[in-house]
Amino acid sequence: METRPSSSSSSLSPATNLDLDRLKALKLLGKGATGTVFLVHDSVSDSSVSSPFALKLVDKSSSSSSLRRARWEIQILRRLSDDTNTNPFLPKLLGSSESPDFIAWALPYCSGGDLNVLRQRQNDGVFSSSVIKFYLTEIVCALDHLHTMGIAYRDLKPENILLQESGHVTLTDFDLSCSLAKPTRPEFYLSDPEPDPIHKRSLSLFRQKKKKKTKSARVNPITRRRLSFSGGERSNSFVGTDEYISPEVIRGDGHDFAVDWWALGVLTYEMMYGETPFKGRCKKETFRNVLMKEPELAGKPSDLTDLIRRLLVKDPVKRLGFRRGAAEIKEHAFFKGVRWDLLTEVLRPPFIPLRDDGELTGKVTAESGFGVKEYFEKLRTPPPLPLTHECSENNPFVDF
Ligand SMILES: Nc1ncnc2c1ncn2[C@@H]1O[C@H](COP(=O)(O)OP(=O)(O)OP(=O)(O)O)[C@@H](O)[C@H]1O
Repeated sequence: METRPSSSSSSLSPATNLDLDRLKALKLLGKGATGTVFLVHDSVSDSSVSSPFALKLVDKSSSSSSLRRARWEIQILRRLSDDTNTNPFLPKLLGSSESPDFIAWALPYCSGGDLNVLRQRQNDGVFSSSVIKFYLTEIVCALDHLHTMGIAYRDLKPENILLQESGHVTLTDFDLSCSLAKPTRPEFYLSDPEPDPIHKRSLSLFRQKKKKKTKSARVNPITRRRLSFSGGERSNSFVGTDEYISPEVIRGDGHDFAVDWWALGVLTYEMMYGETPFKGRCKKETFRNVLMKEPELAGKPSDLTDLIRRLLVKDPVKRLGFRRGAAEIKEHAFFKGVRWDLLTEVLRPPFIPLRDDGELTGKVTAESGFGVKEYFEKLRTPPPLPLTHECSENNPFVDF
């Protein structure tokens, strides 16, 4: 069986300026905090009928921070699509556009859904050690690649790990990532920059009752201050998803690439035990657990539990991966025997998505689907007002 990650057969390229009027949506793939994602095909070009792609759209009536994040994500994807920067476990930008109403960009379609859904479908909601090893190797490679480019991902969680048609992973959602200068000496990390006063208040901020209700923390990243997308070797932004957020981000100490290794520890724990290690009854308790509680590693100690323990070290300086990056993680006993240079050729993915969407796309004709612009127009149109006679409470004539 073919197990290499599939590259999109679409004729689009990162430089393609998408024409939204030509694109027809076959289905809604998902809605996030920032954007709406559709499976689309180009109704004019024949080639994309057989190879539809994912289109992410951000409505320009969204908040200015959403728009800033969308433009940032496109920038990152553009960098990842440069011939010298591609990686089999990271997406390639297929095209983008900005109109007065929308920011839109196209990505290869991942038909296998996300790792969270896949885990929940397993017996007891957990993966076996060999399945965990498979996914971790690919995720470590993707993070290694991003870090080498000076990008801290900062939003690792199962919902952001998509499965390609081949069963290999693709990391998605780069709007919370940031550029950090690669340190020339590890000692650089030992001296904290002058803490921003806003961050001194980060803990007290989350203690305050929030006026606005947020949606599920699992899907809604926290961004407490204006995002700084590029900077020095550390960032002070308060970003991430509650259960995956690292102690240094909560403390507002400034953070670096090690936040991704912390999140890798949380992810590995969740894949092994079916729940995250620090989840509390509320945000406050979760953050307290992240800062104070040691993860409970039930069962017989193993290389896998040892890996989790070393990744979930509260002090980033002592965390696995801090000093020498991904190399330290690759050397851990859990990965003994892994041929890191041959991942896409040697390892057979444990789950290959069923081709149910193939059926869908197989039936696609140039006319199939609905216009993405129309979708948003319908959302904006208010529902018709009820007729007076239907409103029995206030209608004095209703009994006549
Ligand atoms: N390339 C893709 N192929 C298939 N489905 C996708 C693809 N990209 C995104 N999706 C689906 O769309 C959903 C929303 O996408 P995404 O997470 O990128 O949006 P977002 O607005 O940035 O979300 P978040 O709230 O995490 O910031 C994802 O959970 C996933 O189910």
